Amino acid sequence: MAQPIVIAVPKGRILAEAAPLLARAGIEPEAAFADEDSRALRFATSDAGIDLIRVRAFDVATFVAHGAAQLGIVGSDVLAEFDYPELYAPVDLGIGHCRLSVAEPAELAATDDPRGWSHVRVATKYPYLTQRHFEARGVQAECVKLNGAMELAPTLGLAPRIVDLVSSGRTLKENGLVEVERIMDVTSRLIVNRAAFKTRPELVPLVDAFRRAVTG
Ligand SMILES: Nc1ncnc2c1ncn2[C@@H]1O[C@H](COP(=O)(O)OP(=O)(O)OP(=O)(O)O)[C@@H](O)[C@H]1O
Ligand SMILES: O=P(O)(O)OC[C@H]1O[C@H](OP(=O)(O)OP(=O)(O)O)[C@H](O)[C@@H]1O
Repeated sequence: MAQPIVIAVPKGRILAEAAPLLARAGIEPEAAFADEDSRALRFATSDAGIDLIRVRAFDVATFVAHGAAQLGIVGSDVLAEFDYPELYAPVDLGIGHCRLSVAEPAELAATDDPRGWSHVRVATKYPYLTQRHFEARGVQAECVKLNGAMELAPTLGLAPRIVDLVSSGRTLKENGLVEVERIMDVTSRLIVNRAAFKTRPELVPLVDAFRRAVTG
C-alpha cells in the first residue's frame, strides 16, 4: 500500500481555527490530536490514507517544501518569509487573520516621520520580509532576529523598532508601542508540495475538499 498522505498542521493558535476546517474537509483525527497533553507528533485519521503531524508554525512550510509532508496549513507570513519555490498555495483558508507591521514606541512615533528614514534597526522574526519591505522604499534595514517577544526590544535597547504580527493591537498597546506601517495582510493557506501534487493523484480531491470546506 502507498504511504499515507501527511498533512502538517501548526500547533498554537491556528490549530483551534483549523480543526473545524479539517472536520468540514472530512478529516477525522484520532482523539489524541485534540489533546494538548499528548506528546505524540503524528496522528492517524479515520482515513488510513491520511495522517496528520503537529509542528511549529514556521516548520510547516519546511516539512512540505522538502516533501516530508505533502500538504500543510500555514500563515501567508511564513510562506512569504521562506518563499519556497517547491510550494503551491491553492486555497486561502480564511483563518488566522492578522497583519505584519512595523511598530515603534509611542513617544518615538509622536515626532517620527517614516518618510525620512534612511536606515532602520529592527527586531523581528521576519528578516527577509523586513529587508524586502524597506529595500523597496530605499531604506537600509538592519535586522536583529528574534523568535518571539519582539515587543521588548525597543525598551531594552535591542532595536528601536520591530516588525511583528498584529491582530487586535493589544500586544502592542500593552507594551507601549504603536503601528506605523503595514507590510502585508495575513491569512492561513493550504500549501501543497508541487512535485507530490503531480505524482500523488489522491491530493487533487483532498485539495478540493479543503476548497469546499472554506466556501461551503
Ligand atoms: N495575533 C494573531 N492573530 C491571528 N493570527 C495570528 C496571530 N499571530 C500569529 N498568527 C498566525 O499564526 C501563525 C503562528 O503564529 P506564531 O508564530 O505567533 O505562533 P506560535 O504559536 O508563537 O509559534 P511558535 O511557538 O512555533 O513560534 C502565524 O504565522 C500567523 O500566520
Ligand atoms: O495584536 P494582538 O491581537 O495582540 O496579536 C499580536 C500578537 O500575536 C502574536 O503572538 P502570539 O500570541 O502568537 O504569541 P507568541 O508569538 O509569543 O507565541 C504576535 O507575535 C503578537 O505578539
